[in-house]
Amino acid sequence: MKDQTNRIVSGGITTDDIESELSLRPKWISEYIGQDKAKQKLNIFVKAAKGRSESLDHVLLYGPPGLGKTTLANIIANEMGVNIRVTSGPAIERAGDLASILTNLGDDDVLFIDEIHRINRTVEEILYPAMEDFALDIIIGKGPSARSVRLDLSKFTLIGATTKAGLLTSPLRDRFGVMLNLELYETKDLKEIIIRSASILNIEIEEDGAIEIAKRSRGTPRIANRLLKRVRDYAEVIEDGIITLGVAEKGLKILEVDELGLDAVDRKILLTLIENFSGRPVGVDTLAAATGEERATIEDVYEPYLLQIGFINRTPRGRVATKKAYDHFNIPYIEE
Ligand SMILES: Nc1ncnc2c1ncn2[C@@H]1O[C@H](COP(=O)(O)OP(=O)(O)OP(=O)(O)O)[C@@H](O)[C@H]1O
Ligand SMILES: [Mg+2]
Repeated sequence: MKDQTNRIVSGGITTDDIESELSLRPKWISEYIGQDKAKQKLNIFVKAAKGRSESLDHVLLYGPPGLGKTTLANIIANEMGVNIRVTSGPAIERAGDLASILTNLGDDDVLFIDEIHRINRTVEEILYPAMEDFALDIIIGKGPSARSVRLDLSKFTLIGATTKAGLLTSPLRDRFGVMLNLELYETKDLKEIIIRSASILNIEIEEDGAIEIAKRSRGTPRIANRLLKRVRDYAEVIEDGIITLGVAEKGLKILEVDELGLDAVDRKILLTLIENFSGRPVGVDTLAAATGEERATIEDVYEPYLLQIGFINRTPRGRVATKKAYDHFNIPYIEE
C-alpha cells in the first residue's frame, strides 16, 4: 500500500501520533466522547457481565482508522477491571504463537487482536474452539498414533478490531457476541475531543478555533488531535500562542487542509469523477488507476468521508460525484 504516513489528513497512525496518543487516550467510557450507540450498548453489557461476575462476551469493533477502536478496547478492559493483552492479526504468524498467548491469559482477561481480518487461516481455526468453548485442541504425536488433546483455557474476552468487517470469515464473525460499529464523528463531538486534548496538552484554544479544526478533521479523532498539534505550532511560532478562529484558519491554510478537510487526493478523486468521466458511474478499480492510489486506500481512507459529507454516491454501476461536489468546485451540475 502506498505510504500514507505523510498525509496530514490520513486516519492512519504516524510516528508523531504515537507518544501523544498514550496521554490523550480516554480511560473510561465516561471520558469517551461521541459514539453514543456503541457506548450505550457497551455500558449495558459491561454492567451485566460484572453483575454476574462473568467475563464479557467477545466484542468486534469495526470502523475506519483512527476512530477509537484501540482506545475502546483498553477502556473495556479497564471498566471490567481485567488485564489486557494486545496483539494483531499479522503479528500472529503460527498457530503455536496464538496457543501460547491463549494459555497465558488469566480469568476474564481481555485479548485484543487488532487488524483481525489479517489473521491467517490456520491461526484462525485455533480461535474457534477457544472463543466458543474456551478450549485449545492440540495434536500430540505424528502419523497413525497422533491424537488430539483438549486443554482448558481461562474464560477470556476476545476483542477484535478491524477496518474491514466484510473481510472476516463468517465462522469467525459469528463467534462475536457483541458487534460495535464505530462511525465517523460529528463536528460537535470532535470539538469536544479537541478541547479535551488541548487541556491535556496545555494548549490555549477558543471554542471557535476548536470548531474550525473539528470541521476539517474528516470525522476522525486522530486527525483532529494531529491538526490541533500542528495548529498549535503555528500559533506559538507565528502568533501569540492562543488558537482563535482566525489563528486556526491561517494555520490550517498553511497546512493545506481546506474547509472540509479535503486534500489533494480527495480533490483528484472528485475531479476525476467530474471531469474525466463527466459524471458517469466509475468503478473503484478504474478510479484507482486514474488517480494512482491503491483500491484499498480509496475504499478505506478516502471514500468513507466523501460518502459521509455527501460528495459521492455509490451506485451498483460505480461511484458518482454529487451536486454538492460540483458546487464545491464551482462546476455547473447538469441533471441527467
Ligand atoms: N471517543 C474519543 N474521545 C476522545 N478521544 C478519542 C476518542 N476516540 C479516539 N480518540 C483519540 O484518537 C486517537 C486514535 O484512537 P485509536 O488509536 O483508538 O483509533 P483506532 O480506531 O484504533 O485506529 P486504527 O484503526 O488506526 O487502529 C487516540 O489517541 C485518542 O486520543
Ligand atoms: Mg488501533
